Amino acid sequence: MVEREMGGSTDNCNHSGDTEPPKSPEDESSERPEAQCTQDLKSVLITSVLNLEKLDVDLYRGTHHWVPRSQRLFGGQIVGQALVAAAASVSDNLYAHSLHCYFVRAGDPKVPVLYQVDRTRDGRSFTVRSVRAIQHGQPILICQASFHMLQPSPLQHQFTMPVVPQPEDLLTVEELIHRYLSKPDLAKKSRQGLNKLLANEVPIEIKPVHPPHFYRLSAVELRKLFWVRARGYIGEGNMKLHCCVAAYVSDYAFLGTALLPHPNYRAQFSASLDHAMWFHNTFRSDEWMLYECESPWAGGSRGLVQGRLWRRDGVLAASCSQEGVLRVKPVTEPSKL
Ligand SMILES: CCC(=O)SCCNC(=O)CCNC(=O)[C@H](O)C(C)(C)COP(=O)(O)OP(=O)(O)OC[C@H]1O[C@@H](n2cnc3c(N)ncnc32)[C@H](O)[C@@H]1OP(=O)(O)O
Repeated sequence: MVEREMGGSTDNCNHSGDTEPPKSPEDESSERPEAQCTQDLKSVLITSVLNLEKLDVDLYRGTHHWVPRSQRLFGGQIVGQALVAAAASVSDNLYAHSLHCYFVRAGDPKVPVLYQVDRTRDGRSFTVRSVRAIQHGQPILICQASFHMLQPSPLQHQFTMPVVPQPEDLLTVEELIHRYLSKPDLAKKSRQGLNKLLANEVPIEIKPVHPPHFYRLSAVELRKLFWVRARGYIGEGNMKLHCCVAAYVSDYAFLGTALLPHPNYRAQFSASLDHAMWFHNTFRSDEWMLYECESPWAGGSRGLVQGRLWRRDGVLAASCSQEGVLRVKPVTEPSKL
């Protein structure tokens, strides 16, 4: 299994120019003390979703865990699995610094996905892999991932993390849903929708910073901010794997950001068309990270979204961009939530 092949590397995905990786939060804080972590269930993301089966040289098979209501495969799962397959063929001193993907066909949840890796180039500093995710003999995703060795640089800067409440002071999506469900005047349709959401087995935990806005239940918030982490324990040590988990996480609820400026419309059909990601610094995907998402543009039945994943100590861990198709229709009834 790839997880084992990828094991053994240390948490140094630092591309900020330092050969000394910056301290990640787990080095200093005890957000999830080790004693507690060992009691936690291992994240299903590493035991199952991202634990690909090796079929042959550079050929892997991935299975599904959570499938969205659209009954097409979750884009983050396909990207995360493609990155696992790509990373398995690069040496331990190289770390993913970027990936660029196109979702060319809807993924079929009834069959597994094959990942075929092409070793595009091995350079002195950078190594590039191309991955085709295949179902029914046809590509559903094409992905290029680039890996870089740690290199020093005097150039270092980053934006500043938004000031937001800490995750300990916020409610999880599940807690918020229970709170909404306790409203006696909740519309039947909304109640059904929320119960379906509760039944989801999404392997990530989310704490919205602006809860009423998270599902567009009230006034317009143009920027989406939420704390996110993998459910269960992953542990430090394998930065390649944390990048794959972050790729999974980064697609969750991302495209919906483009609907925030348009509360009078809801998506009739939406699907991500492409997804790009850049990894900047070490992080742990099983510890809270702030996902800051915004949409600079929408038009022509498409929307562009951009996101930044922040470590809770304010270090920028990764940046993401995505364009998606958004076919909308006007909202006819006001929400009773
Ligand atoms: C959470 C976000 C995610 O994870 S989404 C999952 C990851 N992304 C994906 O699965 C997207 C994969 N890619 C695709 O499915 C295709 O490339 C998409 C985006 C649909 C583009 O396809 P397109 O070139 O339109 O394909 P198609 O001709 O097969 O049509 C697909 C369905 O869309 C419809 N469609 C097409 N054009 C229009 C239009 N102008 N107006 C209204 N509807 C249109 C087609 O009729 C077709 O519908 P149906 O499937 O037959 O019901």
